[in-house]
This record gives sequence, structure tokens and C-alpha cells, in this order.
Amino acid sequence: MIIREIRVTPIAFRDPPLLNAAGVHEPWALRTIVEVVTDEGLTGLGETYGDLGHLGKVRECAQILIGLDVHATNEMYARIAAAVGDAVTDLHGLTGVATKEKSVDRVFAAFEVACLDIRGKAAGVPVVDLLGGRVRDAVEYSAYLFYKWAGHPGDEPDRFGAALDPAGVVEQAALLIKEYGFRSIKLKGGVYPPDEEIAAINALHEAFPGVPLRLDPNAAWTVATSIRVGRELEGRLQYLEDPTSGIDGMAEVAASVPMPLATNMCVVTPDHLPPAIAARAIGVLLLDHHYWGGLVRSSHVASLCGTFGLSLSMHSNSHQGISLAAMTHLAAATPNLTFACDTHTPWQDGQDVVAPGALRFVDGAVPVPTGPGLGVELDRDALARMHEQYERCGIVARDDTTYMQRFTPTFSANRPRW
Ligand SMILES: O=C([O-])[C@@H](O)[C@@H](O)[C@H](O)[C@@H](O)C(=O)[O-]
Ligand SMILES: [Mg+2]
Repeated sequence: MIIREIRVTPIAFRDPPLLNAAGVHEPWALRTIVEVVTDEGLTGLGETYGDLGHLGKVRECAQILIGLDVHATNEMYARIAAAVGDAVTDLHGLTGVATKEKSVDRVFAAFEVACLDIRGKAAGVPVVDLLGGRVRDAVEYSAYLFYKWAGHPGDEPDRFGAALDPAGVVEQAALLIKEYGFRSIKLKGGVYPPDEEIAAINALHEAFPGVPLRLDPNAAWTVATSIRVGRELEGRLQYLEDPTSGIDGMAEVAASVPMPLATNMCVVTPDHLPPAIAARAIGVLLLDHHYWGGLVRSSHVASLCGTFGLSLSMHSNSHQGISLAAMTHLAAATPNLTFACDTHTPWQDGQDVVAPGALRFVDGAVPVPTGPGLGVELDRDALARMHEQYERCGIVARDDTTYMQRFTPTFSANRPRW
């Protein structure tokens, strides 16, 4: 199964004004779709970030993988590592430190997923079977709430409406739960002073008794603030995600709050694991195959976490169905991934390069696709349309901060903010 062609297509799709510690989502989110084609005519799909620096590296690497067998992922990794070199392409700051190792893992992941898609298609089995087989038939996701404006400035309000206070947050949760059946809730914080976010969590707790809650301020707080908030939220949170930055800061907080701390920011490459484990900085790691080097490497990290008593959840960024399929196969094959995963799917509101049918939510969970490979097909018309949107939208890299500063010139993304 020799790779004969790789097509790399950047796309853009509508994104609502979701607020976070770095600013606010721009009207268009970017992704890159990778199609790997073999000499036998099989095509595998991968999906990754769309920022220009990263896209450039993905394009460059697509050239040097031609001629390799789809099983030769070690050789693929070595070639990609050599090509990516010292480039650091991960700049939005919400997925922790950017390092050259992480850039390599980010580029490699999209090709690895596409090769697994091909291998599954060739063997007539779903990707979950290549990862050890399913331990669950459906993967649970959480309602991922965001503070948000009613619409992008100058546009009509979108159908989700504003969520700028506890009542708005509860209303948003009710909508997502009604439409998707989610059974746990994550609130993206780091937007308002901590007391307002505590009030939002308390309002969610009252409105949805018994539903597990999480809060993620993306390291917007000092150690002292994190400890105060953690203590005030005793009995309210399943876990507190990245209250403060760095392994040392997280360890200090972890020692003084009643709930486990989770991260997708202070442990983002394998070399962060030993110091984080030694310092007892985290109880939960949010895996993300897009930056942990694909599905197989993520599985290895999951096993290591099991060995050291860390629990697992899954992180997401604005994404399409190829990513959702890959995340679902990985989570379905990972016994110790027991927390509901994050997904931005509701915010994409039906815009997808994946043809409808293979992916759906049932009671907040996605049944593992059963078709060979990832089990999803590309909708070529949607791909062409979203590529055209990419060409026209004028955005080449995610920049929540500059977009926010257009409307609030004094906004600063410096953290800790509180
Ligand atoms: O989409 C967002 O604004 C999120 O804040 C995202 O960028 C983060 O990476 C993420 O979901 C997180 O859990 O930190
Ligand atoms: Mg997070």
C-alpha cells in the first residue's frame, strides 16, 4: 500500500463569537483536510489545524511521504521530524507551550490518521479495531459551554444567542442538552472575574442537579486565585481544568483544592509527563491526538497514564467530522478514558466535510462508526465550498486576541489575569 498522492485542502467554516481567555473566536474557523491516496486506489482521511505556518509544514511533508508504505509510520515520523525542524507553529496559546516536538506531533498526526483509515479500509475493519478493539460501543461527549456574544459584531444574532451571565450559560446548556442529550457539562472560563464564573457553575449545579460539571479558565488565574476558587467550588466540579499555568503552579493548586486538576496546557508532550507525575500536578490528562502525535501515540500515552494513576479525558478545538470520527475511535479503544470527551461539534452547527449518516449523537454519545477505517466519507461538494470560503474569508491563522481588540482595544490576553 504505497502512497501515490496526498491532497491537502485548507477550509473555513462559520464559527460563533465564543469567548475565552485569549479573546473571542473569529467569524471563520480554519482546518486542513488531508487525503492520502495509495497505489491500490484507497483513500484515507485526516484533519488538522488550518493556521498558515502549520499548513505550510503539512504541505511540505505531504511531498516527502510519497512512495512510503502506509504501514511505515516510524519512517514517516522521522521524515516529518527532519522537515519540520525547529519550526514552532502552534501560536494561539490555549493548548500550552509550543515546542518543536509538539509541531512534529501536530503535523504527523493528520497523516497517521489517514494511514490508519486506509489500513482499516484495506482490512475491512474500523480503526478502533486497529487500536486494540472497542471497550465501549459509544463515546460520551460533554456539553461544551462558552460565554458568547449574541452574534459577531455587525451580524444578526446567531441561533445560540448571548451567554454573558449565569442565566445565559444555563440557557445555553439547556439548548445543547436538548439537541444532543449531553450528560456532563464543561464551561470555558477565564473570561470574567472568577466570582462571576463561580456563580455560573453554581447556577448550572442548581439547574442540572447531579450532572457532572467542569470549569476551564485556560490558566487565567494565579495560584492563590485558583486555590480560592477551587475551595469555593468544593462539591461542584468533577474536575478543574488548567486553573493556572505550569506544572509547578498546578502542583501547588492541586495540593490545596478538593477536586482533581485536569490539563491540556501544562502536559502537552511526553517529556512533560515525568515532572507532572512527580509533582502530583494533575489528576486528569486531556488527550488530543491532533497534538499528541496521532492515535497510536495517544494510545501509548493513555497506557502510561494508567500506570501512573492519571485519569483521562479528551480535549478539542473547532473541528469537523473527520476529527470527531478519529476522536471517537481512539476513545472507544482506550479503557481508562472514562470522562466524557470535549467536542466543539455543536458550534459547527451542521457544517461538515463529512457526508451525513456515519456520525450522530445519541444521549450525548457518538456510536462508534462501524464502516471500515474511520467509517466516514468526504462530502466533496462541502469540501469545495469550504475551501472557497477559506480563499475568501481573509483569515490565515487563528487570532482570538486581535479580533477581540477590534471591539475592546484595551483587552489583554496576558495571563494570569486574576
Ligand atoms: O475553542 C476555544 O476557544 C477553546 O478555548 C480551545 O481553544 C481550547 O484549546 C480548549 O478547548 C481547552 O480546553 O483549553
Ligand atoms: Mg482546556
